Amino acid sequence: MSAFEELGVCPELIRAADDAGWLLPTPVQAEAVPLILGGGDVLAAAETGSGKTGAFGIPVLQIVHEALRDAAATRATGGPSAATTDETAHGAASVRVSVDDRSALFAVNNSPPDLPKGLALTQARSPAQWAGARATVGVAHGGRHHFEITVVDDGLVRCGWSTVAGSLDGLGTDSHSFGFGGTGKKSHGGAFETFGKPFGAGDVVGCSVDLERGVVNFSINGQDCSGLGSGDKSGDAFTIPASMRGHALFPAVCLKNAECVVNFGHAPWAYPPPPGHDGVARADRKFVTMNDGPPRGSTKGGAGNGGERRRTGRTPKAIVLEPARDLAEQTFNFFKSFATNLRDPTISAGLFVGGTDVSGDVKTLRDGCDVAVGTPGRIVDMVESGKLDVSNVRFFVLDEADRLLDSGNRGAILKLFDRMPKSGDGFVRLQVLLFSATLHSGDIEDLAARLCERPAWVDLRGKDSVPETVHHACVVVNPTERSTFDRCTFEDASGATLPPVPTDNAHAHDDVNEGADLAASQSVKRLKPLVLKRLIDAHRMDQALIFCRTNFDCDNVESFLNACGGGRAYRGKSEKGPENPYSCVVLGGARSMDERRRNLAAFKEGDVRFLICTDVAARGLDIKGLPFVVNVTLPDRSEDYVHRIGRVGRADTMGLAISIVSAVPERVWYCQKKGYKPWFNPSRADVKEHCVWYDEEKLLKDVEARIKAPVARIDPATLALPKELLRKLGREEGGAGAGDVGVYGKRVGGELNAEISAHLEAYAPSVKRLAELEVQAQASFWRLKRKFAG
Ligand SMILES: Nc1ncnc2c1ncn2[C@@H]1O[C@H](COP(=O)(O)OP(=O)(O)OP(=O)(O)O)[C@@H](O)[C@H]1O
Repeated sequence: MSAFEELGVCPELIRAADDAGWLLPTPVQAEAVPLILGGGDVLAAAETGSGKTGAFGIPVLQIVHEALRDAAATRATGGPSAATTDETAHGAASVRVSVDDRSALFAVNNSPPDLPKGLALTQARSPAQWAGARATVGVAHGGRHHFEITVVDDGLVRCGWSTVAGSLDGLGTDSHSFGFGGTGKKSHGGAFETFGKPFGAGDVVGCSVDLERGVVNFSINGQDCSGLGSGDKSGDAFTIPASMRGHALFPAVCLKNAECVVNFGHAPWAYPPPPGHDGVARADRKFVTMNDGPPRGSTKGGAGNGGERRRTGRTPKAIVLEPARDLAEQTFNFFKSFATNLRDPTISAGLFVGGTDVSGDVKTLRDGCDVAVGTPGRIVDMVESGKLDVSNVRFFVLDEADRLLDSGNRGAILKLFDRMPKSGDGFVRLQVLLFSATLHSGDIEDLAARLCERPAWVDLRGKDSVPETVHHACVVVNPTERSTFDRCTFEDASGATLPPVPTDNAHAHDDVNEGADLAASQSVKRLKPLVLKRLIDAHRMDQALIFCRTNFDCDNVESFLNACGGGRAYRGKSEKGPENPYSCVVLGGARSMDERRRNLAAFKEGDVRFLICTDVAARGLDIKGLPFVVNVTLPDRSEDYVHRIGRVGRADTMGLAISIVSAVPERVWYCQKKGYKPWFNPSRADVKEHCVWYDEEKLLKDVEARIKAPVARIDPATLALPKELLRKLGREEGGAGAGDVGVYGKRVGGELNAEISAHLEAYAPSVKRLAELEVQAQASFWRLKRKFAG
C-alpha cells in the first residue's frame, strides 16, 4: 500500500502524484488530506514549500470527482431512491428539481432539513431577475400526471410544464412551455392571458398534464381553474399544440424574488390531484423521460441571468481564492495536471483573474468548470454579474488566507461565502479550508469563526513556519563607513565604468545642506544596487529571485542590472552574441498579466537569470531548485520575509536568502492615494506628504525574532559567507567548494547527512532484525523443499 493510499487517496490521484515524482506525502499532506477527505473544515499552517497546494488540492479533486460521478450515476438510474416500496412496484423514477437544468440564479435544495422528506425547496437568488428550473424527470407518450407547488412568500411565481428547449427564466414566454403565474395569468408562446385567479403566499398550485387528451391544467388550493378566465374552448388552460406532441414535458418552476416548495408526489399532497392523475414521481416508467440537461450549444433561456445559461450543467464545485494572479495560475495548473487521470467524468478547472478578457471566463464556465481558481476581485465580479454560479459549491478554499485578508478581501470573502449553500443537494455541507505558512492572527481567527464549523487545526510549525532548508544572511550597508564606499565603486573589476544607478526620486528636491540623514539615505539608494551586483559576482549567482519594495524600485534595479551586462534582458540561449550575466526581468503588480507570465516562464526556463519582484511574488511561487533569494530591501512585515525566503529551500532543496540592509534610515515612498504615482516626477509637497523613513535595522531585528535565529552577517568588504554559515553548510572556509553555489538548490551537506544519520540509527536495529528473519525464512523454505523433494 502506497503512503498516499494510506491517506485514502484514490488510485488516479496517486498516479498523478507518482507522475509528479511525489513518492511520499509531505507532513502537511499527511495530516490535512485525511481530515479534508473526512469532510471537515481545516486550517493548515505549514512552512513555505511544504506542499500545501497538494494538501488541499488532492482531496478537493477527489471529492469533487466523487460528487460528479455520483450525480452522473443518479441521472442514469433516475436518482437515489426516495421512492417508496409502492413506487418501486410501479417502476416509477425518483424526481427532483434538477440542479443541472436550472438558471444560475436559481437555488435548489432537494432535501431541506426542516421540511418533510420528498419536498424540494426552491428559491430565486436575485430579487430583480426571473430564474427557473425543470425537474429531473419528464413525461411523454401518455398518462395523466401532476405536481404541486406551495408558495412560501410574496415574490413572483410561475409554474407549469416545459420541454428541454423551453426558456428556464421565462416559463411560458416561448412556444416550448406553458406557465401559470401568481398574477392570475397563463402564458404560452409569449402570450399572457387572464386565467383562473391570482395566487400568492401560502397558496398551493396544482399543475397537471393529461397526455391522453393533450391538455394542461392548473388548480389553486384544490379548486380546478379550468373554466375560470380565458381557457380554451374546452375550458382547459392549454391544448398541447401539434408541434409539441411527442416531446417530453418536464415540471417547471420560474421565480422572481420568491421561494416555493415543490412536491412531485413523493410526499403527501396538500390537495388531491384531479381524478385519474397521479404524481410525476409515480408515473409509469413507460411514460418517463430523464432530463439530461439543456441541449449542448443551446443559448435559449439565459436572458434573465445575465445572458448566460449553463450548457453543460457543470457549475463549480470548488472555489479556490488566491491573493495574486500568478499564484492563481500556478494553483490552476496544479488542478489541471492532477486531474488528468480522473475519468467518467473528467474534471475541468478554470482560471479567473483580473486583467484578462471576461469573455474567456464566460466560455470556460459555459463549457463546464468544476474547480474555479482565481483572485477575489474577478471571482466576485463573475458571481455578482450572474455568470459564475456558486450554488453548487462544496469547497471554499482560501490559499494564503492571511494575505487575502491583508489585501483587503475580507468583504469579498464573506460576500462569496454568503452566496454559497451551507448544506444541500447531494452533499453534507460546505467545507471551508484556510491555508498559509503564516496563519496565526486575530483576523484569521475571526474569519475562521465566521466561515468554519469546528475546524481542525493542522499546525505543523506553529507561528514561525520557516523551513530549515533555508539559510539566512545579510550585508549591512553603511554609507557613512569608508569601507562600504570603497568597495562600491562605479567601476567594474576591469576598470570599466558602470552604468548610472537610478534611484526612486525620494530626494529629488533635497538641498545639499539639508542634513546628513538625507545624504545617507540617498547614498544607500545608490549603494544597494552596487552591492547587489557585487553579491551576484561574488557568489557566482546564476539564478536568483530579487525582491524590491516597490514596482518603481523593481524597474530601477532591472534597468541597472541589464545595463551592467550590456543591455539585453534575455540571456538568449538560442541567440548568438555574448550572454548578459545580469539578465533580468520583472514580476510585479504593475506589469500586465501577459508580461508577468512571459517573464516568469523566461526565468523558469533559464532564458533570463534574475527575476526582480515585489511582494506579489513572495507567496506561493514554486520555482524548482531555486538557489538564492536576495532582498534589496527588507519587507516591512516579518511574515512577508518568511514568504519571500520560502521561494528557496523548497521540496527538500537548500537555499540561501541574503538581505541587503541599510544601517541608516532611508526615506522611501509610501503613497496611499490610489493610482497616484508621484515618484516619477515629484514635487516638494509630494515628497513631504508621501514619504516615510524606513528603518531596516529594526526590521532585521523583527525578522530575527520571527525566525528565532540570528541572521548571519556577511562582511561588506569581501562578501564572503561567514564561518558559522559555511560550517552549517558543511563547507570549510576557504576549502574546496566554499561559497560554491552548487551547495544550494540541491539538498546536500551536513544537515541532511545528520538527519539521515539520525533516521538510519533509529531504524538500524529493526532493519537488522528483518534481514535476519528473511535469512531464516529462506533457509527454512529450502530445508522444507529439500525434505519434500527427497
Ligand atoms: N509529496 C510531495 N513530494 C515531493 N514533492 C512535493 C510533494 N508535495 C509537493 N511537492 C513539491 O514541493 C514544491 C512546493 O509545493 P507547494 O507549492 O505546494 O508548497 P507550499 O507549501 O504551497 O508553498 P508556499 O507556502 O510557498 O505557497 C512543489 O514543487 C511541489 O511540486
